[in-house]
Amino acid sequence: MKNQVYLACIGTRPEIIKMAPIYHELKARGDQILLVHTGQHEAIAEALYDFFDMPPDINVVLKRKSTSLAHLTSALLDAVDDAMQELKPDVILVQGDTTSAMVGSLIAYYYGKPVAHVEAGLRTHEHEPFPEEKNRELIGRLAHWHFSPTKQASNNLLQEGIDASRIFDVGNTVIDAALWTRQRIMQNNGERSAAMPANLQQFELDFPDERLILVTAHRRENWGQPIRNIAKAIGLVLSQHEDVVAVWPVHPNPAVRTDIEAELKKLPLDVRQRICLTESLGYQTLIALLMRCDFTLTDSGGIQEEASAFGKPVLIARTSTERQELVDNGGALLVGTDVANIVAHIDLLLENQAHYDSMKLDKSPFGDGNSAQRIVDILSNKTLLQEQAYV
Ligand SMILES: CC(=O)N[C@@H]1[C@@H](OP(=O)(O)OP(=O)(O)OC[C@H]2O[C@@H](n3ccc(=O)[nH]c3=O)[C@H](O)[C@@H]2O)O[C@H](CO)[C@@H](O)[C@@H]1O
Repeated sequence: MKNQVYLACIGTRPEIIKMAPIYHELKARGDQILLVHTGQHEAIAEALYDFFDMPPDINVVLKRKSTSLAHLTSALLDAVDDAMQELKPDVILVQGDTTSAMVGSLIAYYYGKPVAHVEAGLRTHEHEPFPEEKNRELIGRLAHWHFSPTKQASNNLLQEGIDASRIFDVGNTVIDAALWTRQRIMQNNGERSAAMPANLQQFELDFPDERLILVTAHRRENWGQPIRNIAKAIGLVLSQHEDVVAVWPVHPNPAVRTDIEAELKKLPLDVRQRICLTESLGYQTLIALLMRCDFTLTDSGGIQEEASAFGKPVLIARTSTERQELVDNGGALLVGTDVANIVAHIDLLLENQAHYDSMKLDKSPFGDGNSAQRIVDILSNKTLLQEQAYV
């Protein structure tokens, strides 16, 4: 019986991080895994492929005529179609909820090839995040294997009528990636330091022992005033607590940086100096910061998951989340983007040790670091059955 050829269709930072453990698990077992990078993220993607040692077999260079989603979708349909014809895979792997994942699933369907959806079943049941929520639903209709990270995600799929035999509660591969990266940092801290931006290196020297808040905010729904509110809240907190510093890796979108800087420049110099705004960070630097920080204020999905693996409390700068498990387990609080509310929640974490301890989880609800192994075990068994159905 011929070996399956897998094709992962990925294009953004979280997809690369969350696909890496599966890529290496398949390789370790001697399976053939090919990669098409759709080009949805450009600059930050290349460094990640290097870090995870997973060179794409096809690198799509997107010629963006506009920022229109329809244009992105049509460009990706053409590009992934070409990749399918060239690489002739048997199984398509997609991750999450991006346009790349949605297009990869649709093309696979057109070619009659089965789709394995990694991180299946996340839902807000709202219009937001746009267009990710609908991408998730569409991929859910097209996928053959649904690798859900939690019971709640599995239940979402069951409620949409997906057959239980196709849903596998395997945990989230982001925990595999985060624990693997922590190990790599512990074995070679020099590599991590070399990869850090100069201003962050200096900041670490200037503030080695202060309590540290890791801040990130990039979601479209938070652009503009909400991000300014987050910056204002951080400024207020640091004005009240001289032993607290913040590191804020800023999303590549220039409008986001302008808004943050507009707020931070209003602060007195001694407070402003305790906030390190950096460019978007390499993965191991980000993980090292998560290991070092006291807690994180973030609207990122991946960072919520990773923080839970390191027992770090999370304040979520959103009003709803598709990762409610962490809130239910007590590891995170939805604090929105109102200045006073954020300040009150940060103060509580800084001043009330019992509250802080209650938000430190021993165990992540998102996985134990063995998700890729489970996924590949399942694919290895089921792909044999699938050959009958699809070939
Ligand atoms: C609209 C929206 O909300 N979309 C979501 C968003 O996913 P997210 O919220 O998880 O995305 P981010 O926060 O960008 O990435 C997280 C990963 O990046 C690492 N990281 C972060 C900062 C840094 O400086 N260096 C890093 O290495 C970090 O540790 C983590 O693993 O975008 C995806 C498509 O882009 C969507 O599919 C997903 O719905």
